Amino acid sequence: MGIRINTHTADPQVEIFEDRRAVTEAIAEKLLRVLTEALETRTTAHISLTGGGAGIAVLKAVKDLVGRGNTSVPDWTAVHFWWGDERLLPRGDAERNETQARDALLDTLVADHGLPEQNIHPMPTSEDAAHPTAGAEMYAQALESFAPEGGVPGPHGNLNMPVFEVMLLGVGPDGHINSLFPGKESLTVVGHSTTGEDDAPQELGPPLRVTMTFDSIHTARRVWTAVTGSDKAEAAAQALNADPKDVSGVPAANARGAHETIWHVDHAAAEQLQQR
Ligand SMILES: O=C1O[C@H](COP(=O)(O)O)[C@@H](O)[C@H](O)[C@H]1O
Repeated sequence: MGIRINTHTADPQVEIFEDRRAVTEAIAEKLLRVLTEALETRTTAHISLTGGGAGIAVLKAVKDLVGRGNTSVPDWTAVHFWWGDERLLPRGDAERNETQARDALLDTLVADHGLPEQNIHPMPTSEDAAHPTAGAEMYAQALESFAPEGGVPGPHGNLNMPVFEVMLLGVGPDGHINSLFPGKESLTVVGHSTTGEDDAPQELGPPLRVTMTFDSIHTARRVWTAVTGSDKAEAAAQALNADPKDVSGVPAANARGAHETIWHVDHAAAEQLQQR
C-alpha cells in the first residue's frame, strides 16, 4: 500500500517544550489568538478537535485561560467546533471524544461564554448510525452544509466542507492520527472528507470509528499536533523521518496543513528526534 506524503502542503516545523503542560498551554494561547484574528476578516471560524490525552489537555488549558479572563478571546458565537475522529458509541459515553471535550471545555463555553449549542458538531453516535460507513456519510453531509461555494481545494479535487483555521491532532504510539491507523484501507480513501473504520486496533480502544481522511486534513489552514510522553518518541521520530513515497506505516507523517504544520512535542516525546 503506497501512501505518499502530500507535498503540496506545508512541511512540518517542530517546537519542543518542557512537558505536556507547556505544550498544551502554548497551543491554547495560540488557538485563542488565531481564532480571534481569523474573525477580524471572516464571519465564522472552524476548528477540528481531536481526542486522546494531549488533545483533551489542550481543551482544559483553553478553559483555564478563558476562565482567568485576562486574555483576548474570540466571539464564541462565530466559532464552530468539529471533530477529526470519533468512536461510534452511545451519546454521552465516557470514551467518546465529544463527551470528553464537552467536559473539558465546551460545556463551559456554552454555559458561561455564549457559545451556541448548534455550533458544536459532534460526529454521529451509535444511536445515529449503525455502522461507521453510515456515520461517515452523515458527517460528510454535516460538513457539506458549511462548505463555501464550490468547495475547498483538496489534493484530489474539491471537498465540500468548511475550511478549518486549525486542525488539532494527537499522535498515537503506533503513529495514528485521527482514526487513521497504520496499514488500514482508510488511509487510501481520496476525494471524500470522511470515512469509516470498523477494525481499530483493540489495544487502542473501541473498534468502530468515524474519521476525517488525509484529504480533509490537507485542506486545513493549520495542522497542529500535540505529542507528549516517551511512548510517543518512536512514532514522532518515524513520522518526521518517513519516506515521502510510503507513509502507510506511520500515518502521522502525513499530518500536514495547507499553510502550516507544527508539531508541538515535549522533551519526552522528542527523545529520538535528534536523528532528523
Ligand atoms: O484514538 C485516538 O487516539 C489519538 C491519540 O490519542 P493519545 O491519547 O495517544 O494522545 C487521538 O488523537 C484520537 O482522537 C483518538 O480517537
